[in-house]
Amino acid sequence: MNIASVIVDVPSSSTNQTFDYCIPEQFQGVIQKGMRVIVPFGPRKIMGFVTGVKDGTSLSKVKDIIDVLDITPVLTDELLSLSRWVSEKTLSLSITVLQTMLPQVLKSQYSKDLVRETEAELPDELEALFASRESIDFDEVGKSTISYRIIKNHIDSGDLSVSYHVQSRITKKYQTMVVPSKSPIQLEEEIMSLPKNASKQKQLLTYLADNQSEIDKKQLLQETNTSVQTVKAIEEKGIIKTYKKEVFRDPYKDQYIEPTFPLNLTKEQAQAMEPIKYSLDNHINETFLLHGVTGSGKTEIYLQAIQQVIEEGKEAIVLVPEISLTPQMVNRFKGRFGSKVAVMHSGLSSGEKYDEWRKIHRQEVQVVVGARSAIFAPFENLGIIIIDEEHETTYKQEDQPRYHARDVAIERAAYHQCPVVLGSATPSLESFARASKNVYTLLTLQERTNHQTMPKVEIVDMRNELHAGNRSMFSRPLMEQMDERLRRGEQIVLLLNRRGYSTFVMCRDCGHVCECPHCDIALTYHKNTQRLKCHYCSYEQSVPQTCPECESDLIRYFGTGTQKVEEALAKQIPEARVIRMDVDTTRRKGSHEKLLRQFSEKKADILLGTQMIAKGLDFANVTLVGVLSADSMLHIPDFRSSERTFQLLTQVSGRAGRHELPGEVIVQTYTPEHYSIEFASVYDYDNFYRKEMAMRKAFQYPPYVFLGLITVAHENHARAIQVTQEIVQMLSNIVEERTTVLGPTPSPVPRIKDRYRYQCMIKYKNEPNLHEYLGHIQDHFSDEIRKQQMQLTIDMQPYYMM
Ligand SMILES: Nc1ncnc2c1ncn2[C@@H]1O[C@H](COP(=O)(O)OP(=O)(O)OP(=O)(O)O)[C@@H](O)[C@H]1O
Ligand SMILES: [Zn+2]
Ligand SMILES: [Zn+2]
Repeated sequence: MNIASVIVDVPSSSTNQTFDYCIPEQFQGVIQKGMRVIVPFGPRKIMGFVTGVKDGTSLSKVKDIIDVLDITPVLTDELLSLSRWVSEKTLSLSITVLQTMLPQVLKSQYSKDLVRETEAELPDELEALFASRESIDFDEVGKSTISYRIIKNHIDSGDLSVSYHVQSRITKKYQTMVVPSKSPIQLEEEIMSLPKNASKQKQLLTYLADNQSEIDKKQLLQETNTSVQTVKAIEEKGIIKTYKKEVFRDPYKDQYIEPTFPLNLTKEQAQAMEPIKYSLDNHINETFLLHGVTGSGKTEIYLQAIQQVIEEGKEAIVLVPEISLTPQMVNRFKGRFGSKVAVMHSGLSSGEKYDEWRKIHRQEVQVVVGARSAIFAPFENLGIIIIDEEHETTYKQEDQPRYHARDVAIERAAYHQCPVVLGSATPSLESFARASKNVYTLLTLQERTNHQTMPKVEIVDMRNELHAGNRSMFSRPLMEQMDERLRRGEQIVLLLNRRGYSTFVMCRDCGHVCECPHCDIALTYHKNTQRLKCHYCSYEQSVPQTCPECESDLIRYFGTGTQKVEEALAKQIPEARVIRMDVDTTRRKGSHEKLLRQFSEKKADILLGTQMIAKGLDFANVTLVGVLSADSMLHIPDFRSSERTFQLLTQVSGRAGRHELPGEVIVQTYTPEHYSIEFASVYDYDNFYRKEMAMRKAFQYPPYVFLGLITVAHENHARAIQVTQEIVQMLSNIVEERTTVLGPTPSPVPRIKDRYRYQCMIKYKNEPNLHEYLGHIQDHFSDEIRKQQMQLTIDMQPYYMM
């Protein structure tokens, strides 16, 4: 008797374990570890993952597996054990982790049907719904006015029953292929024997005789100018056969990508390459931190390391931040490795993502370039993992499971005994600290490959501008430089380090700000729709004509969004052609690429945007970068705000003067003396690192300590504080002496969706049992959580203190 251990698709703490199911006769030897199955669970049928198959005598209680969804396992043994590691580290449910590892379409959807069991008469409205059907979707019942009590009565009496279905969301795409079933000579004979008026058939057969191979039916019809009937007619004569062939959606198929070849490495690059190569040659599991200034040729090092991995028949994962997954970046990998590359990012449709995933699963590719979740690519023979821009916070998932791709990378590399390369011009403090302690191996590139000096950075003190009577958002030096570029036909990048819609509405008389009624946050003004919206709960309202507080009609819009800058540019430099890039203009699929293409084709003089333009772009004609407000990130109450400011300024400066033309950078600020602005302007990472480390030490923040953030969100305000207080108490009693437990403190946004939010923060150096303690806390409050009165989120090594 074979018993399967199954993790079921019921995300709750009470079902966070494996359940035993019998493998019925017909599935013996078919069902394996790592496959998805359908199992009965209470009254429902649900999807589950098989995590093990064992021999055993079944207790009579064990139910049978109903069906199996996969032909081959979708999760390898390695990924199954990795999932256990991730759920332990992030205190997440096993099912949530397993589903995170797979493309969206492999998650099942469930439907609930109401089934008619007897001939008994039902209330009129139900009779009308059923009409002549045996079963109806429960959704339809929900939309009607029929009360659940009536339905329940009929269920109890056995006239109706409820049944659950699992619907697979898999969408495979097929194309119809046409194959001649005869030789060319036989085809010629067939053509001769056709009646005179069958000219279409003749055309088609001639084409097939000339191109003796299978062909897509659609293409055949097009090229021979024939119709479906013609194909059908000759198929019936047995001259050709048609069959359906599965096709992979390839989002890049219509693009020609110029092939590239390995460059001769510069001396610095060669020096950095050597230890990586050594580690590859000897299958050493080692983590490298490649610290190279922007334009120093880090990508070429990645490419050549991957080349070696491919030649050894192994595989490579390359992670890049979502934002950098521009065609420019993707093309560099496709240009070198062609069809060996799969690409995974949020810009793909779910079908496309599934197809890219399957290329990896079927071992048709050896490289994946992707965003965070590509770290779970089902490769079985990994030779290297590369994380570009390793300091980027997008590598940390903000939702369950709250994993960091860097940690997962290091865990996978240990399993595969292969190196990890973390690359950045501005390494995270955590990584650089590890490199300083030789936990990681530090590799440094100090020069740009073209030996251009780094662009000169000028800091402009905006207070002086105000004093001199300049109230515009562009300083005098920036205006002068922009004019100059426009005259010379060169291009400009303007960074506004804020989202386009951060405008809020305030009364000038009493200072009243329009806030969301459900969250403690100002509503933001959307110019396109002329409405006020909440970012947290999507509440919407129109803009009030008069102040709701004092009835004044002096309503004003505050905040400088990209839209406002765009308007100011139009006013002050009307001749400049501007492309604006922010969340609003890049929402539609492909718009990001389109805007960048237009800019590279010099259809605009100025590229104005948010963070999304700071990274990875490489335009030869950009000689001026302007940062409109370097301080806006500094004032975010977050211990990483200086680090982020330094990183952003360095990154955006790196966009200028990457080719022959030298570049310049202008940074506008109200705090020119701040060390992150000062050190960024002279590209001094080492001194920034030293200064920032001293701050982190003084205030006890990472990398000196680890953090755990627990957030309680409760519908009852007093209870929110009480629960958090209890948690603080429970932890304080149990942790080591030098560990600090802080709280209860209101969250930065103290109320979201009518729930009050309080936090407890743990700062620790060594707490080997912390995950266990936190697990107990989750259990302790499981009642309230299950009743959905409260949410408890635990974020280990948090990036956003929300
Ligand atoms: N050995 C080399 N010889 C000549 N050119 C090179 C060499 N290595 C890289 N380059 C070129 O130098 C430019 C910068 O390199 P690359 O983009 O790889 O740098 P990077 O360090 O990844 O930069 P960033 O961090 O700004 O993205 C590219 O145009 C690249 O083709
Ligand atoms: Zn007012
Ligand atoms: Zn809200």
